[in-house]
Amino acid sequence: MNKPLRGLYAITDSQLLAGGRLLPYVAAALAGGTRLLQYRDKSADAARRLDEAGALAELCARHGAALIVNDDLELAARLGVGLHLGQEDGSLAAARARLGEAAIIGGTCHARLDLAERAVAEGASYVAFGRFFNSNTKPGAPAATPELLEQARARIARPIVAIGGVTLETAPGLIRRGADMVAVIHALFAADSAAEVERRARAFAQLFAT
Ligand SMILES: Cc1ncc(COP(=O)(O)OP(=O)(O)O)c(N)n1
Ligand SMILES: Cc1ncsc1CCOP(=O)(O)O
Ligand SMILES: [Mg+2]
Repeated sequence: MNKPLRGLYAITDSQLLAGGRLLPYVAAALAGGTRLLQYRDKSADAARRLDEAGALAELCARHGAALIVNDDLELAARLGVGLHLGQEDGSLAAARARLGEAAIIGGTCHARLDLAERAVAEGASYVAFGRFFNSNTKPGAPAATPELLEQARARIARPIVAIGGVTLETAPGLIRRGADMVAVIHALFAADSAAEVERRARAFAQLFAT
């Protein structure tokens, strides 16, 4: 059964999750209530990427969460999971045609409602705006203001994801303004233990409880 796209959207980071931390930290994030997980790995090691994404797909299935692969349509198709595409990553319409109606496919819209409208027309399941705050992971991403979320809410008939510098302190304002999901890397995974990741994930998830 399809679950609504609402809640914590965790994104992996190859540096933060190096040294054997990928699976235990992701398992902890899922135990804490992560609803969507994105596998974001920019390396060219296709075999490792397939192994890791396959292991994450199993973990997600165990926790009733959905896996999204960043950038890589072929890997998403091979595993039968979702996909996130940026503006330079290929066509959302082609991804929809390849992955089918049931797949979760998201598109980066930076701070632009016109990009979001186009993403919806091309078949996106959700639209992602941001970065909203200073981002440790992607400091150069185009900046968006939280007010954009209110405008998007009024115009875009798809779940809205907010990304970029999202922390336990900044997330509530984004959710209040209309974000259905917050996508988080650093504030979730830059942690000294899996137990701390689980505690943070639970706190993010709790923000959506009302
Ligand atoms: C949920 C979510 N939103 C935005 C992005 C950024 O995608 P993109 O602009 O393609 O940049 P990279 O992540 O590929 O560096 C994302 N990955 N996830
Ligand atoms: C991939 C991406 N796109 C816009 S900001 C960002 C990084 C988000 O990471 P963090 O939560 O560490 O700011
Ligand atoms: Mg991309």
